[in-house]
Amino acid sequence: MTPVSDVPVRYQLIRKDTLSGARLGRVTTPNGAFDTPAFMPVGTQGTIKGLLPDHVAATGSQCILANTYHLMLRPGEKTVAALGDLHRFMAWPGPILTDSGGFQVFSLADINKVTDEMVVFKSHIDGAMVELTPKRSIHVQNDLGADIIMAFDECPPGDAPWEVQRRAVDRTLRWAEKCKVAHQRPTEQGLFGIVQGGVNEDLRGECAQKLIEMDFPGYAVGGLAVGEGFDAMKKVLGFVTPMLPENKPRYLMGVGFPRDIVTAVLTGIDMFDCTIPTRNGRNAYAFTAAGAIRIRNSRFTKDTGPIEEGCDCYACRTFTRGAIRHYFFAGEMLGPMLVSLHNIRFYQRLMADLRQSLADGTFTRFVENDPRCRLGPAA
Ligand SMILES: Cc1cccc2c(=O)nc(N)[nH]c12
Ligand SMILES: [Zn+2]
Repeated sequence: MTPVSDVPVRYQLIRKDTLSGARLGRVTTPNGAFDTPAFMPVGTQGTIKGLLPDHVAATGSQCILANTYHLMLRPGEKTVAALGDLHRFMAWPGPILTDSGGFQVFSLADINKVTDEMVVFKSHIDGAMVELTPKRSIHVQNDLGADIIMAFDECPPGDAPWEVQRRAVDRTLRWAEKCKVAHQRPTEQGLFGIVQGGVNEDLRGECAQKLIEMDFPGYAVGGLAVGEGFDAMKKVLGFVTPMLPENKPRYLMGVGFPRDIVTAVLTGIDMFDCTIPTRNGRNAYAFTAAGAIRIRNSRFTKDTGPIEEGCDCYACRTFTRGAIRHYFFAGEMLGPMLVSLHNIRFYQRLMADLRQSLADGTFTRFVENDPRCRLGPAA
């Protein structure tokens, strides 16, 4: 067992729900702690798009994300390191997590291929061919300086056949070993393993088991939220999450709508990241307990109310729906900024209420009664 002092990221289980796998916890990292279940806003290129760090903190966000793929291409990890590290670069003194880069290649780089050794892709910025290996991914994350870093994995599309998932699990396991060896700052940055295997219970079980034997400080469930569908995601989580160590953080990558998050919390997931609140905010879609509203809709032209009655965020305390609608039509930055801010606060208010219900033993009743727990993709 690794001595506790050498493990930079630790999980404290505070309370287990009696009727489900849900749990209340706290993750401590070298740059601060965060309460779980936690939602982590995504700051892809070193900024939560359109939001000032103080405003992000005011939403209740405690841990945020940045992406290795984007930052290694621009401005480069050595530049970020020369500027102090990600905490200084993003003006975020609290916990930061970076993804490992392979996943973003497949959603961003037009030319790309994966071999048993690496991912090769054409930079979406300058067209240069780039090689990303497990070792390079970890060294980039070591230079960026996040508190939690992710192993380099292969994530096939949700509908990939068993043989493709089999090869991805083999690569992901081999690469996980390489990441552990390459990690240059294991007492300062917690390296999480990522479970792959698609919707195949046999592959998921083998991948989880072998990663657990490698003794990572935390574990992520990858390969979901990639087109497999809600029912398939729920099924996979039902058998994978309970396999992951109870005394370590469990992170579901790239998820999701409030309904997805609540479903995953029920199985025992602690950490979430997703671009939905900020991406939808930039597209004028605002979350409300009654469902998403499109602020550009003409019915809001002279609406003097806040985005959502009862919301305590800066946008709802300060601006009318009519003014925010105008900002979108006028192409003003303030429109996307305000709705993104509201959406992040919407997510963090839900997470805080989920944590409170876990603390006072009313979680399953809360999930059954609160309409926010049923919010999925706009019907
Ligand atoms: C960001 C994200 C979303 C969804 C899935 C994944 C995944 O499987 N692996 C990585 N590294 N990242 C992911
Ligand atoms: Zn609001």
